[in-house]
Amino acid sequence: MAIKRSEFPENFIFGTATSAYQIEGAVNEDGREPSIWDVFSHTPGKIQNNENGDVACDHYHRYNEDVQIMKEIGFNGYRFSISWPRVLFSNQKKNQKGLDFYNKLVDTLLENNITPFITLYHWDLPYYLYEKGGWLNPDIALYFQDYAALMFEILGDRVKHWITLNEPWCSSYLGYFMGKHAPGHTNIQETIIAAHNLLRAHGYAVKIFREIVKDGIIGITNVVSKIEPAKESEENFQAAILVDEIVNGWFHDPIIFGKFPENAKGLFKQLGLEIPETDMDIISQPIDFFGVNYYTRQLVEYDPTSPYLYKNVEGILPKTEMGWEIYPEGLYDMLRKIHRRYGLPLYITENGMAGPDKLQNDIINDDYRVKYLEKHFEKALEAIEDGIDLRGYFVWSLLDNFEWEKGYSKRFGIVYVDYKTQKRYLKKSAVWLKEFLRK
Ligand SMILES: OC[C@H]1NNC[C@@H](O)[C@@H]1O
Repeated sequence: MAIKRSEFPENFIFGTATSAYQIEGAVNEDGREPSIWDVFSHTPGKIQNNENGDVACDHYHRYNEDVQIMKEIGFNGYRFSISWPRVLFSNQKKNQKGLDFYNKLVDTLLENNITPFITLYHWDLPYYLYEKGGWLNPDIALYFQDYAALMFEILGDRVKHWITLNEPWCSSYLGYFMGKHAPGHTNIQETIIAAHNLLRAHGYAVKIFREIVKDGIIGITNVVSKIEPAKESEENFQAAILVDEIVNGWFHDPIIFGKFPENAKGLFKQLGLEIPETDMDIISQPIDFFGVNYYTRQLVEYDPTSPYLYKNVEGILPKTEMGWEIYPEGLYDMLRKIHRRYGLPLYITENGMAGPDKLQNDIINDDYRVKYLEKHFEKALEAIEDGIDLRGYFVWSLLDNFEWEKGYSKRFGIVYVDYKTQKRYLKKSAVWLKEFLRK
């Protein structure tokens, strides 16, 4: 029996999500200053096909058309991020033209009965702050607080749902340890410091939010993978617990319990790493929800030859174009785990897949994405029926867009973008969603 929208709570938010650098383009327009992703994407060899976000989906100019597409599909929520270097100059003066873009976007969403959910930071750190140390400089929390306060003051009268950071694990591990993301460092000690300053910035923003937007809610979005032992053994179970603490617990526990998870902390200390723990009181200020970005599981095995005592193992399930196993069961498991451990309301702030989408005679037959969404919707509904306080689900993503180090090679959109013409085409999955959201 196909799942129906009417099986979800009446006030459940079904939305879609994007981020500024991945869709806006107009990187040199109206005074926008460079971010670390502008510099990183223009560094030869960093991005597949040496692509960048200079034009992307040209959303800066086409936002009205894109909102109309959301309206046509029937979404009642839209999660997007603010481009920090578009709204604040390096001299700390506000960029009114940049702010006006977001004012117009918010007003257009509200006119179309679409609730805006704003992410303050989705990785595009102003480059001048990187030159001051970026996420390695403790002062970054104060810069972030000033930026957050500006956005709360400008948009807080109309926007009541806020997310401080998107996926601090990615900002720290992909940006400072694996070198795959901006700023492209490869230092585990820096990674730990950056993670701590990201959490501090989160806390400083929450603190000022309570003073400015008294009738709004604020949370943080983490990417969560279901960590499982590749083969059942005591050692592999222990490895899974450790990895779950490193990738998931490290960015949830401090916010709720005011401390880092013990096993992971013990491992890092054994490796001689400094674990900064200042401002845990600010980091652990109460928040209103966790955003959960879910894509797949991560299979691990104990590996005594690794300094981190584990290795990743390739799974056997069908995979998306990103090489990620399709594993909807993991969504249910992680919603239940996070809800039970931390007791907060949850939003699925991202879920979706990159597919081998081909435009043929103006049609994109992405049946695989329809099936993917249906299976994950079913798990979300199962979680709600089991008493988990899940309040919304945002499809990643509205449009095909700049998939970071993969450039434009991976299409996550339910709407196909022909980057040569910037024409938008509803994929079969968007048509399916349109019908689903009406039942
Ligand atoms: O990889 C797909 C998505 N994952 N979460 C963060 C987004 O910016 C990515 O495009």
